[in-house]
Amino acid sequence: MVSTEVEQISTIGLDEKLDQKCSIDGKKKKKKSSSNKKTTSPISPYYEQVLASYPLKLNNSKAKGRHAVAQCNLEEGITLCQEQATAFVVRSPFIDHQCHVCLSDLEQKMMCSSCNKTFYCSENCLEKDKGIHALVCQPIAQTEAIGHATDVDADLLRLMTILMARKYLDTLNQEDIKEGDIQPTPYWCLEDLISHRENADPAFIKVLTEASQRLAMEMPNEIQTTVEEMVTLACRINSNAHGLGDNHSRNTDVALGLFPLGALFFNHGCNPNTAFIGLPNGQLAFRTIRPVAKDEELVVSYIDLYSDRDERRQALLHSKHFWCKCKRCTGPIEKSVDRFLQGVVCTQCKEDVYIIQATSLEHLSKGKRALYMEQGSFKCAKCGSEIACDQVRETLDDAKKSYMLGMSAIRQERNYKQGAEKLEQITKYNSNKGGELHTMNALRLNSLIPLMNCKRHKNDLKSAIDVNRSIIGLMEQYATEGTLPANTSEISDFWQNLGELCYEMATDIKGRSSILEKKWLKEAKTAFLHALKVRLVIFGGNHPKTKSIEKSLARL
Ligand SMILES: C[S@@+](CC[C@H](N)C(=O)[O-])C[C@H]1O[C@@H](n2cnc3c(N)ncnc32)[C@H](O)[C@@H]1O
Repeated sequence: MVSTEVEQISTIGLDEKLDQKCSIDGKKKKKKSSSNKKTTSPISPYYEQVLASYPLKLNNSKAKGRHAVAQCNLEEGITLCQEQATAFVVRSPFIDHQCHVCLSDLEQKMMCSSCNKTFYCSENCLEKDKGIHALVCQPIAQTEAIGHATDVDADLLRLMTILMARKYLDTLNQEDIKEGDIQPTPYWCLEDLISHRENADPAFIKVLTEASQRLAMEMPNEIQTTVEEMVTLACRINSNAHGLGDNHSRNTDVALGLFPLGALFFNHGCNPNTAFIGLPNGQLAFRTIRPVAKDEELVVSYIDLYSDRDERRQALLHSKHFWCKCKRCTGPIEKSVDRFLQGVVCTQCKEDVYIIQATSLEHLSKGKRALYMEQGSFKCAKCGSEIACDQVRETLDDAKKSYMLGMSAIRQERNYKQGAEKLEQITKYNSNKGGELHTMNALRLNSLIPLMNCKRHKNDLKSAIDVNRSIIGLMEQYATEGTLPANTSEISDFWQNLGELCYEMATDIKGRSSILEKKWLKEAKTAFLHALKVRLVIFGGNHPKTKSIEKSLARL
């Protein structure tokens, strides 16, 4: 899961930023990156100019397309790039919760009474939006009805409309790059983005075409364009848009924005060295989450890191329309952490798991998986002993069944006791038929998270704390044994959650045992300090996610 929460703007001067970024220690020299050698076409000077103050270099190679590499050795927690969205929309469920210009909470709502769909927090924001809103008010008033009639997401139609108005306004206002404030990335950069239109579902293109025709009829002449261009724009949005959170980072997905610079130069990697974080007013920042060597490619993850190779590739194929060729997805599975994520422990040596090869693009795109296609036997990655494929499948299928039963008890029946029982079976899964799930099997992590919530629901704080510790332990195991990142938003969330749980324990025990109260307060402090350490790397010191931990520590 990638985090896109909003933070307070960090206003470090550009020169100061560069100084901070390049670590003085040049000892960790790495081999020259091969990406430099395969350069194809040059990058537009605009991009070089607008990103000149950041410690990255822009490349274009056959193998990686456009991408960014570190200009020098970088420490973790360095801002690589900060961008103002070309445009963003507040998503429908939050439409009257956040300001459509600055994303702050709406205490007093100022609504456009013509479209009834645009909300501002202040006269100032309304004023800022006047030029663009005059062009989009009428089509925006119709996006919900058009979306409903054609089965196209109304938020997508709103974002398309605003982007088309942005395109028109950009043509009137062709200024050079301004010093100081970060300006929205101009519309023309968006036209450089991959659309993957050719890979989109034809049925989607059909409904999109119909929706675009209807939307075009509502548009003023200034922003009219061809239906073809509108469809391609929608595909570009689907392949490249980012979620944004509110300004306090309570909700993670209140808005959807287009950030062409980020989308053009940060490729995806399933073992990233960079994370993107949302900032206020529709900005996005890219920050290193571990040390990066000079010339190393800077990659972010678009998806959940803790799912197996087939699942990640399928998610990327489905949502972003590409076949992942990152290092983690192309390395031999028998040496990768990926074997553990769908791992069943070897019944002979008990030290490794049976190797299930990754599924090919051809099969995965048809919904087939190697796990179910293999006949014969699977081999242990360590001792080479074999087991019938059916036995491994049975172990995994039984565990999946318990997971589904647990989740349906929670979601459909709100039966947390039964849900917890089913999920606990997986966390301790040891089948007498085929084998045992590996500790790092993704199903275990996926079960521990709802299990912790069940315990919390039942007010069983002590068990919730134990499960929360197991989750952190597991994520740290992925980092140490599987070399996945140790600084992730998820890990910091679980440290924060652990701090809150321990604080609740201390509050509960208050007045009954001062020794126990002190013990739980101490544990809460330790957990919050861990959360703070990780948040400082990912979000930096000014982000509300970091400030919220400081507040929790001050309360102790
Ligand atoms: C946001 S763009 C990144 C910039 C891209 N390299 C370019 O030249 O436009 C994302 C696209 O880059 C390609 N891409 C990024 N990461 C990839 C990966 N790990 N494996 C294969 N293709 C990738 C895919 O085509 C994807 O749709």
